[in-house]
Amino acid sequence: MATSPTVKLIYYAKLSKPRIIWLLDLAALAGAALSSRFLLIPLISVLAGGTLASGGAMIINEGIEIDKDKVMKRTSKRPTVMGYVSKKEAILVGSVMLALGTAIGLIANPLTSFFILLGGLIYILVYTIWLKPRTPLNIVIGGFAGSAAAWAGYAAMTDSFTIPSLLLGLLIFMWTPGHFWSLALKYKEDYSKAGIPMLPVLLPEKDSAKYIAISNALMAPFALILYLYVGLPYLIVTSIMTALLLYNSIILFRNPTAEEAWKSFKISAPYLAVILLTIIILKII
Ligand code: HEM
Ligand SMILES: CC(C)=CCC/C(C)=C/CC/C(C)=C/COP(=O)(O)OP(=O)(O)O
Repeated sequence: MATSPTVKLIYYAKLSKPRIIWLLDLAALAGAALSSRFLLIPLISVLAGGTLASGGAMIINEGIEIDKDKVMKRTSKRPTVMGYVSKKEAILVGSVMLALGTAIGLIANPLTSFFILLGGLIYILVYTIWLKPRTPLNIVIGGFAGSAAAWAGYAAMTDSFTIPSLLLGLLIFMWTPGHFWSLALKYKEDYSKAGIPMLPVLLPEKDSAKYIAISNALMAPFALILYLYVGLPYLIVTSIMTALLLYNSIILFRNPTAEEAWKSFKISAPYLAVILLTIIILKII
């Protein structure tokens, strides 16, 4: 029986991983705010284009990884795995969304469009196809996909790529390993079954927890340095948030269990969200 367009749309909405996209959009907003400029149409275009492109990239990823998603408990209920959206259809629809999002970015300027496309291509070509099945460093390089969202936001306001923009992107790049390895530590059996060489699959739990703590500690200076462009209130908020994150990382290091890793993962998005929101609020007022 043919699926109605409305139901199909719901499947694609699910596949676009909205639970993740909101933070990518916040990264683009923070990039825009960091520029201290406000241009409404370019801002709308980078948010609309970036959302479409990252949603499309996620859908392509799920089309490509349909066989792996089947094996992992966490991803086994996705519309692709359930047969509601085929591999070919997911890759086609995702590609159209990525292309459309990139085109919408042109309304701001070509540099914005370039960063939107860059984020999508790093995620699909570099992370999903090339690195993810091959090396435990997959998300260390793949992390640049998220950086591109911040760079697109800054470029939309300034048509440029300067030190503050670079630093915000590097913060997201440095935040990603701690964010993801803590999830991968909890789901290491899943990744092992799917034959994906995530760091926590290859290392004993204690070592994975150590690397999560180290990567969070290495991220700290990249969060703090942005006070040069945002001011003292930002430094105060970020110091408190980073101290909490590092405290949690020490607990994980001392007690490297899946439960502690999950707590570390669940803290990662709110940590970055508070930092990005602080930049946005302080640069707007
Ligand atoms: C290549 C880099 C990244 C990888 C491999 C990764 C991986 C993941 C995975 C596997 C999940 C769980 C998704 C699910 O079970 O449905 C997740 C959740 C999430 N990711 Fe990432 N992520 C990456 C980068 C990012 C970036 C750059 C952002 C935003 C700036 C982000 C924001 C989120 C958010 C908000 C969630 C939901 C968190 C929650 O449920 O508490 N991720 N990520
Ligand atoms: C500007 C722009 C378009 C940026 C795009 C950035 C982007 C799409 C980042 C994706 C990050 C992410 C959640 C990866 C999870 O993939 P996974 O395959 O490891 O997750 P899964 O196992 O849940 O499928």
